[in-house]
Amino acid sequence: MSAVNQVYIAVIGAGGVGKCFLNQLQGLAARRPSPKLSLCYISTSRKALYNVDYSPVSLEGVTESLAASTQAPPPLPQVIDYLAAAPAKVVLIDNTSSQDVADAYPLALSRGLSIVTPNKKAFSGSYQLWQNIFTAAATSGAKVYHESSVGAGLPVISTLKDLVETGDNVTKIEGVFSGTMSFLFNSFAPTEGQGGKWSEEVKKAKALGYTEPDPRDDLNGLDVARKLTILARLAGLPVESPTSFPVQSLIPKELEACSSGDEFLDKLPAFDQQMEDIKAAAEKAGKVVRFVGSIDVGTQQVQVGLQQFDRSHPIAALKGSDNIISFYTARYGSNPLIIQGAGAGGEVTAMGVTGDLIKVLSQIA
Ligand SMILES: NC(=O)C1=CN([C@@H]2O[C@H](COP(=O)(O)OP(=O)(O)OC[C@H]3O[C@@H](n4cnc5c(N)ncnc54)[C@H](OP(=O)(O)O)[C@@H]3O)[C@@H](O)[C@H]2O)C=CC1
Ligand SMILES: N[C@@H](CC=O)C(=O)O
Ligand code: NA
Repeated sequence: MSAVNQVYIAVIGAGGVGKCFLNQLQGLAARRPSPKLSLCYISTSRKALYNVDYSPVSLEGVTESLAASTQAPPPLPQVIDYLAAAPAKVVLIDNTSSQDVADAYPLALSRGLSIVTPNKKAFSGSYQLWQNIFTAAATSGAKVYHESSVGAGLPVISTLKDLVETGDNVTKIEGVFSGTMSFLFNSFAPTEGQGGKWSEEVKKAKALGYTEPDPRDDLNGLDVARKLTILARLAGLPVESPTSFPVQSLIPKELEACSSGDEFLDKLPAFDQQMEDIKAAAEKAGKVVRFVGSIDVGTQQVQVGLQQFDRSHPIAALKGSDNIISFYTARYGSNPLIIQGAGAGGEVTAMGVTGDLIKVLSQIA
């Protein structure tokens, strides 16, 4: 029989976002005595911590315990079997950027496990995977939330869902959707002053935890394309994949064959001039260059790439890793609903994950 006052939490991924999430989970568990939150599984790609009898893994010092663990993660179907047999409801938190983990969501959901994740791969993979995920959730009643897959902790997905579900007509979504790209252009091509070297700013963005595990996934435009795929699908467009519309890559042609992110970062300084030329062309027109995306719902057009902006434009004036996302709808008319704030970083991303967990708990516990 299922215990009513307990929910098990399973966490896959303990990197930049995962570690912040674990801290936030510890705080949440301490603040909310009911339901009792117990960590029953945690893993990275090489280490795991769990007990076959589901006795809780202590949240105190958990990342250190995980690093010292000699348990290897079992194959995903086995992990799902273990979690589905738990004596209470389970929420699986995927803090990886793994396609393999994302591909296992339909199975996990069909076995009754709810899912919370900042991982974009499941929702921006094939349209078939998207359908399988939401069909599995609807059939089993398990929940799936992914607020941090767009705009980190900013309330982008919840806002779009509210607009659509309350019957507004969303006509266009546009803005800056990448914390990395925002940080890079705000510091490399600021509205005032000189700006830093492109390759050095890329290394800083990685060190600050803004980039994807491999920063080429940001620079090739695919991270923004994934976010637009997710938003377009939520707005009702059956976008097949993040490569089914025009996406501008900032990877120099000469570095497309690099075999690792580290090799790419080592070689990037030799190609700084390419970005300097793009910056100079905008300056010549009295403007600055920024990396933006847009979804025109009526014409079903999705685009990702560089655009020049007047220095006074709100997109040009962003700071740090800020995203700015404008929703044009029938109700809001010509003054769009605008969401702005940090769009990358461990704490703000984990906040979106923890917030989603709280929503799931209110529905399953
Ligand atoms: N960083 C940010 O600002 C934001 C990140 N996100 C998303 O959050 C997710 C996590 O990002 P971040 O924390 O920065 O990434 P990191 O690279 O710092 O961490 C990824 C973690 O996932 C683990 N992992 C990877 N593959 C697997 C696997 N197959 N099985 C088990 N564990 C695995 C890694 O383990 P190991 O080290 O052993 O490989 C590592 O612990 C990504 O999907 C990213 O797109 C979303 C919004 C903002
Ligand atoms: N690499 C991404 C992280 C959040 O999705 C970004 O820079 O926006
Ligand atoms: Na968000």
